[in-house]
Amino acid sequence: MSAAPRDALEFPESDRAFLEPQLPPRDGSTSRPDMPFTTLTFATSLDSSLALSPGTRTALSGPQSKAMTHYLRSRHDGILIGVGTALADDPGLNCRLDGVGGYGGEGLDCQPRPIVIDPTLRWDFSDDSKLFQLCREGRGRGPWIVTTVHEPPAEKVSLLKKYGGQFISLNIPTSESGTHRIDWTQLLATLRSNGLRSVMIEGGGHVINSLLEPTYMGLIDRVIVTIAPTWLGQGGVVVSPARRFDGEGNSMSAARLKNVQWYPFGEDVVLCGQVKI
Ligand SMILES: NC(=O)C1=CN([C@@H]2O[C@H](COP(=O)(O)OP(=O)(O)OC[C@H]3O[C@@H](n4cnc5c(N)ncnc54)[C@H](OP(=O)(O)O)[C@@H]3O)[C@@H](O)[C@H]2O)C=CC1
Ligand SMILES: Nc1nc(O)c(N)c(N[C@@H]2O[C@H](COP(=O)(O)O)[C@@H](O)[C@H]2O)n1
Repeated sequence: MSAAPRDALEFPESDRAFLEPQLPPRDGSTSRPDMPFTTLTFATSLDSSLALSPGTRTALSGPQSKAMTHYLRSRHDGILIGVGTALADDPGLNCRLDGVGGYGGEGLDCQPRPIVIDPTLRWDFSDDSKLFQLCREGRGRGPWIVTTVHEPPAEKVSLLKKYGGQFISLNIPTSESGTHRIDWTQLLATLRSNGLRSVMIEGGGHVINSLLEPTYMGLIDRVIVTIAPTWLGQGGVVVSPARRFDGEGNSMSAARLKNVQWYPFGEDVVLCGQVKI
């Protein structure tokens, strides 16, 4: 057991009960055996922004909801982001709750596997990247990087390997605009076949908007959103999936939640629900 660092987060037992029905079952079971339990979770402003502008990191969660997010991290096998988030945030993507591995607990107990979607290997990670610093300190796992590149550079392969990570190569089609569109069904099935029973998808904007498209929204088991009492203003990274139309061509809402529950956490509120199909 390692000593818990002074910055370890606390998420009180009294706050855990409400979340339990929203979380992956502790026995690892899923409604679809070939798919992981999939949670979409992020923090947003009142004007649906994840960050002040593309390429910047913006703290939205207050201390209590941040601790909740880390509790979610402790309850999922994997935590997934897009390359835009990796570039903007240099994230840690570990769990910093008191009592988990590296924070007073054994080994890497309850540390999720970071997964980065990086179709063309834009993320120029190095030993100095936050994720790898945490690996060296025994406080996080090496990432899996999902890419279209079938032969990634040898030095990146060995760097990842050194930290227990890997590249996962998938065929990801390129759209007319030059960006890539992962097939979420294929990706999630691949993560399941690599042993992950649960995955939380944190963002950023492109990833969330894509996952909320009609083709993919049925893959989401739960949505857990922290809403912070602030407007970030125009120009932010916005969660706003493409508009949908009914059979007569009338516009309708892009997606809606059912079985909704709200919980206040300090100045924030946390919204939990299931996507209404
Ligand atoms: N408040 C919060 O909770 C969170 C905030 N953020 C913030 O979000 C911002 C980053 O968001 P954003 O710039 O939108 O980048 P993303 O993290 O959403 O990454 C987008 C990139 O992922 C790749 N990709 C592959 N397949 C898909 C697909 N099907 N759908 C979407 N992307 C795909 C593309 O790479 P390529 O272009 O190479 O093809 C795309 O450009 C940062 O500022 C970060 O701080 C992020 C997470 C949570
Ligand atoms: N829950 C939450 N609240 C915020 O205010 C945020 N900005 C984010 N961002 C997500 O968390 C990642 C950073 O994680 P580390 O603290 O570096 O481990 C970031 O990359 C986003 O995915 N989340």
